Amino acid sequence: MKFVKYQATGNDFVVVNGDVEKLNLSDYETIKKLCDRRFGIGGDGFIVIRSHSETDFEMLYYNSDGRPGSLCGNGSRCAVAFAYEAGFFEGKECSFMAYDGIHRARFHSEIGKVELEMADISNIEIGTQMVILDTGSPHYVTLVEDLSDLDIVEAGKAIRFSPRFAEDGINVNFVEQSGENQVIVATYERGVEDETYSCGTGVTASALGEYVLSGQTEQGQHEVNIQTKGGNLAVRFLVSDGNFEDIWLIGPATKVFEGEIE
Ligand SMILES: N[C@@H](CCC[C@H](N)C(=O)O)C(=O)O
Repeated sequence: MKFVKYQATGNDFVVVNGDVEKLNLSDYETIKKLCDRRFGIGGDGFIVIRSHSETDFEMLYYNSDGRPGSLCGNGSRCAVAFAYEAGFFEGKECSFMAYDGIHRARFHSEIGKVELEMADISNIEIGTQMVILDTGSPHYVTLVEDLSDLDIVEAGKAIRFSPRFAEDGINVNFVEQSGENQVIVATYERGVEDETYSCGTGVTASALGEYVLSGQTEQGQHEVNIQTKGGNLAVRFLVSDGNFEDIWLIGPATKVFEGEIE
């Protein structure tokens, strides 16, 4: 099987062309092993790109535990870069089918940057110092004073495995405000069951969550710059009648190496 390893702000994936390779996608043990950093190629997830009748391609996403995941934002940006290289589309713009429906994206191949359109969000659960929302994957977002004071894995696990979320799981984001329209985000990911260097659906949820939790009400266009362990991302969104629309996740996606395994 031929594969390409990609990373997007340190969130890394094994990507395979499903039109070319023969794959047993219900063999979760093999997918888990491919993602294993000692016994396999290593990655936070496994991605299959294949043809689709309505869009330029389809992306299937598996977490590193080998099981099908929901939308992966960083994985989607890697998928766009891979699909361009593999000839699934030409030019800058593409559309693709993912877990939560059709997405549009723009690939700036000269600088390796991908802009990914996310689904509109109108439903946010607001609790004490935290929000829960679905940006294609379910996310819990909470503000913290100082990220360096926090054990992300311990604190993330405590929420992810709490009685409410234990069965289906949830991704947990800790957000520190670092300036005007600037935040630092650390994410504990379900399905990886660890902190990852960055999570695309997580930083999107964090940008919207920070808007809500900091009591902002200003309508119109917003842009938040986000620092993660693996690098910087931006999230642009429009606030209209309390809904979040025209949401874009923007950042780099880079090929690391390619190879072939038995
Ligand atoms: N790393 C991803 C998130 C992947 C989804 C998640 N772990 C799940 O299945 O809940 C991202 O960049 O969005």
